[in-house]
Formats: sequence, C-alpha cells, structure tokens
Amino acid sequence: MEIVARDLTIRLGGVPRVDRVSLALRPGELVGLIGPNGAGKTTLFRALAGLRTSDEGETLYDGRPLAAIGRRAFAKRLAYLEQTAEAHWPLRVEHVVALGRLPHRGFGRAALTTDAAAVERALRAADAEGFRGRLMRELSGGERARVLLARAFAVESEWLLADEPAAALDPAHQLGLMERLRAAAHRGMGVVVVLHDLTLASRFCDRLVLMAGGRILGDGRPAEVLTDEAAATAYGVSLIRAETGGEPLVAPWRRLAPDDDRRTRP
Ligand SMILES: Nc1ncnc2c1ncn2[C@@H]1O[C@H](COP(=O)(O)OP(=O)(O)OP(=O)(O)O)[C@@H](O)[C@H]1O
Repeated sequence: MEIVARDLTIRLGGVPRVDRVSLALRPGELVGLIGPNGAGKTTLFRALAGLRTSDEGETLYDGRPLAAIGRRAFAKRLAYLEQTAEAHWPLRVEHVVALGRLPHRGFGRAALTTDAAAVERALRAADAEGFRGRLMRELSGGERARVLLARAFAVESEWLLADEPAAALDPAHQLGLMERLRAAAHRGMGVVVVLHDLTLASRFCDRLVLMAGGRILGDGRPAEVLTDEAAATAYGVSLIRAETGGEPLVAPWRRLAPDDDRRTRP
C-alpha cells in the first residue's frame, strides 16, 4: 500500500501546524521523520494514520481515501505507536500486547492460535518476554515503551508508524530497535519513525523527511537531507561527522545561537 499526502494543511488554534505538506511513502524503506520540537511531526503522523482530518488536502492509500478502505480493514494494515502512550493500566503485559490483535478478531472473540503466535513474536521482537506476566504500571518507562512497541508489532500490519519509539530506550535497545525496523522495512514493510536522535536517524534510515514550522525542509537520503545548512536552519545546531566501518556517524555538536529561540519559530 502506498501512502500519499497531497497538500495537507492542518490548523490548530488557528495556526497551520502542518502547512501544505506533500509526501509519498512506499513500503520497503525505513523512513525517519525528523525535526525540532513543535515542527508538526506528530500532527502529520496522526493525519497519515487516519486519526485526524486535515483542513485542506488529502491522504490517499493506494489512491483511495480511508473511508473507502474502512476503519477495521485499515487498522489491520497500519499500526500506529503514539508518542506519549501512557500505560498505567492494571493490565498484565501479555494482555496489553494481545490488544494489538484486536483489529483481527474484534472485541469478545476468543483468542485464536494465530493471535497467540503473533503475540509471542511481538514480545520477542521488542525484547519484552521477560516481563510478560507483570503489571504495566509496575514497569519502568523504557520497559513500558518496549511493551507498547510489542503491541504495535503484534498487529503484524504492512505499515508501522512509530512516534519516537527510541526515546525511552537504553543504547542496546535503541540499536536493536533500529536494526529490527530496518530489517522489517527491507523485507517489504512500510516503516516510518519519528526520531530526535540524529545519529540513529542518519545511520539507519534509508530516507529522512525533515520538518520545521509545519513544512518539509528536506526529503531524501540522509546525507542529502541532514546537511550543515539544514541542521542550522531546522535545529539551530552544528553537526560533527565521521565514518566508521563504512557507516556514517553524525552527531549534533553545538548550538549556533544559544539565546536564539529559532527552533520554535516557523
Ligand atoms: N490541540 C492543539 N491546539 C493548538 N496547538 C497545538 C495543539 N496540538 C499541537 N499544537 C501545536 O502544534 C505544533 C506541532 O505539534 P506536534 O505535536 O505536531 O509537534 P512535533 O513535531 O511532534 O513536536 P515534538 O518533537 O515536540 O514531539 C506545536 O507547536 C504544538 O504546540
């Protein structure tokens, strides 16, 4: 399924927070959506995931609007992992992950063997098997993040849109996550991930989409998008670069104008 956004504009509080954005997303590549706080990434993501409407423009899925696909069918095809999913429910981890199977079987239907197998795969993929029997509210922030990732994996959808899935993870789990997402994309899944970590983004993503002030400033291969100029304009930072083992290493280094609040301005 190809996802195409055409001239999307979304106004919040009267201000265009997503401003005439056009974007074509295809399965098979790991896409990183990057940009400073307030750039409009989550707002755009929610529109792509069918969770909010746009004021102007449209989003098409294989050329069709979401209404033509139907919510239930769409929920099987696209999993969305929210940025600030709070999960202090009195629920055990394996039950939370099993919620990812709801689009497949609906409420009240007995779990099928296929669902159980998908839950197992998801728990393993997110390295959350170790706390499967524990209560969500008794987990650490990073552990909870891994469970919510497992719930998104459990959908076994053709698309995954994950909003900052790496933010709460320790380095080993961040690397594991990025390797897994890249492998899934290269096997043919559609994966778009919001990242603030430019080192992970430039190393693992096949394509970066850089947003600032509701607009897309760059869209292409990481080296083309994450230029010194783009980092200065979007984030107000300089970058350092190196290469190790044939892979690029990019890291933010200095704020260019510490007292300048440019990052929140369009
Ligand atoms: N309900 C709302 N009403 C008014 N403004 C809003 C609303 N929701 C979000 N905004 C504003 O829209 C802008 C874009 O928000 P969004 O959450 O899409 O940014 P983001 O790029 O995901 O940021 P972050 O990196 O901080 O998560 C922000 O300036 C935010 O304050």
